[in-house]
Amino acid sequence: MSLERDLVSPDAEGDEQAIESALRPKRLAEFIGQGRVREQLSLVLESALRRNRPPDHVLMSGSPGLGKTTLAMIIAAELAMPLRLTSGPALERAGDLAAILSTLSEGEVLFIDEIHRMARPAEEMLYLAMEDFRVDIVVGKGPGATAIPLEIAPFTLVGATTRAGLLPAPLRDRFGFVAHMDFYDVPELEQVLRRSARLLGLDLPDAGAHEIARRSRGTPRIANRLLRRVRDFAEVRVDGVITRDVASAALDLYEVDAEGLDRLDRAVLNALLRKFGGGPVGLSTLAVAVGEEPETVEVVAEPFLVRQGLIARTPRGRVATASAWTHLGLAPPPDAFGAAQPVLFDDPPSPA
Ligand SMILES: Nc1ncnc2c1ncn2[C@@H]1O[C@H](COP(=O)(O)OP(=O)(O)OP(=O)(O)O)[C@@H](O)[C@H]1O
Repeated sequence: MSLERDLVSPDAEGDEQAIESALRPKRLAEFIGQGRVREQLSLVLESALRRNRPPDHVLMSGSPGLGKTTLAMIIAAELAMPLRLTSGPALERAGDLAAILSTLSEGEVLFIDEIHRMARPAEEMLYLAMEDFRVDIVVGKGPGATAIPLEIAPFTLVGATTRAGLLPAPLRDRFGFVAHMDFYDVPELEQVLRRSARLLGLDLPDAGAHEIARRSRGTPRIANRLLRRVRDFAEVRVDGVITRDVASAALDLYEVDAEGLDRLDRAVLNALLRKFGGGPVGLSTLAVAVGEEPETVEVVAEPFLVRQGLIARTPRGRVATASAWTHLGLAPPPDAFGAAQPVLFDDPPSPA
């Protein structure tokens, strides 16, 4: 029985979340792409297993959907240790973190997603926990307050962030291994899709996989999501086989263009070109123009648009490149590229 039919039981019907998590690779050997990260991580884990000690703390940075949560689960599985999951926004007070740390068992893997969004007091508690496996519980208030040290079991912290630049240096420096997750190339996404199609019992010839892969914004989560939408189309409109033409027609219907740009990407490009003459324009102004939060534009749309060479981040704001004008079929104004050449930042400040 295919995984999907397994999952589409009465209580799981239509549960896309359940399908997404069932599609996660479970072991490092099954994890596709990110060759360098995989090799480095396997050394870190292997050496820890040989020494019979928890490995160094691991920080993973990269755009949403590149596999950070999946890798955290794999780390725990490879170490044969339990995994505790939480996220930065859930750790509002130091006590929230203390409650978790004090109940960890030896060697347990603690995954903190969106670690850059953790509140300051929790962050400070984490420094000590990461370094000395100890937390200071403060009892009382004002001048009478006392810190009671509490030993905690040695554990491995796995932090994930979409915005490594926002992590304070003292926190970043306490991670022994930092993995930078990059966008996936088309052949890697084809492998992700073929694997998912096999698990879901779908008929996906190579040309169909290629068409979906090249429109997946370099992101496995998007590849899997598009696969499900193309499957709907293939099952309802044709015979279920996901040929290149079927994939192409389905993705056109869902407004994913030939380069993989979706509605938000195109809205950002359209605003930048049509409203601001190609920029430079500040992030917040651009976000208001597309009706989104600046963080959504910065974290979700921008990295891919920059990677595709459609926009550049400069000290004066966002600027469209010549390819952006071509992509939207527009002619740039005569002075569009007269401004100083963009200076690219790896992790620029967010100009208001
Ligand atoms: N290397 C990979 N090989 C196969 N599938 C993958 C891979 N990486 C991610 N996936 C798939 O993509 C989906 C999203 O991955 P995951 O949730 O780990 O991303 P993430 O980086 O943690 O995203 P976010 O930051 O948004 O939480 C998962 O369902 C998983 O099936």
